[in-house]
Amino acid sequence: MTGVAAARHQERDPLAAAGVAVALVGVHRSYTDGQGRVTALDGVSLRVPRGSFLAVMGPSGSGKSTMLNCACGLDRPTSGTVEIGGTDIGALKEPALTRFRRERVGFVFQSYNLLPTLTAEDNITLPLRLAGRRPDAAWLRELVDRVGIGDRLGHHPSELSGGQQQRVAIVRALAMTPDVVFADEPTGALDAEGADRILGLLREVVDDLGQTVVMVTHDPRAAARAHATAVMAAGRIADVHQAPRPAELAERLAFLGGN
Ligand SMILES: Nc1ncnc2c1ncn2[C@@H]1O[C@H](COP(=O)(O)OP(=O)(O)OP(=O)(O)O)[C@@H](O)[C@H]1O
Repeated sequence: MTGVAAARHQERDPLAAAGVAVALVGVHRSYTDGQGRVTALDGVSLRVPRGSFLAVMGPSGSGKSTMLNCACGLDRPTSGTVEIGGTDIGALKEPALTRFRRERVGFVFQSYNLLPTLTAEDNITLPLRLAGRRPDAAWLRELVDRVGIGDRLGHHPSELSGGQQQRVAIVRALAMTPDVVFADEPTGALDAEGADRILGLLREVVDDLGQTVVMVTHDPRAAARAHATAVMAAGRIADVHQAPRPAELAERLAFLGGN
């Protein structure tokens, strides 16, 4: 977007003007299963500023995955709105929503989800090629250098350690300069040292490169690496902790009924 186009866009959209990457307003999501209606989200409102790192914690069944799925457009709320980068994604029908997600949202999962037959480099550039976009060589070089996989780009996933595969997945998620990266338990499959490195990297891409990350985690130490942690309980945001200590989060989670 040119500077003029961006300014016009921001005039139209106060959230984009305020630098909000993701906004959920009054999001409800309920499911009907064999036993009746289950309320997974019961009125979630949340704003994630651009260039910030938000962790999401909460007891099992509190609605974290449902919230993440609604926030990224993989699931649709029963009511309420979700905006990403100023776009109301509820107004997008398929296949526009799929295209939007592919181009404006990055994902990092616990299982790295790399294609085994492609090299690290081809895995990284695949989403760009699918979107018909030419890779921004300078941005990719910055990312690759930052995460330290420059000498691994020609390798296949099976030739990389878990930590290296996760670093490739992070570069892939950021390659499109998305409005936001959603990370679901990104360190769940790593040892403590590997996890620490990945969390440090996520924090760096936010602090140094201005990216936005929303991460679901069960680990208070992981959450404490974010700028803020939203704690969910019974389908709502119970509270948001700014720069919390791990012990503070562990105590809060224990109070809410374990993790
Ligand atoms: N497709 C579905 N059909 C019926 N109920 C669902 C469905 N998805 C989620 N739920 C219910 O919604 C509630 C929230 O689930 P969700 O998976 O979002 O919680 P969570 O906090 O991510 O849990 P966990 O930490 O165990 O992964 C739970 O009661 C769950 O059983």
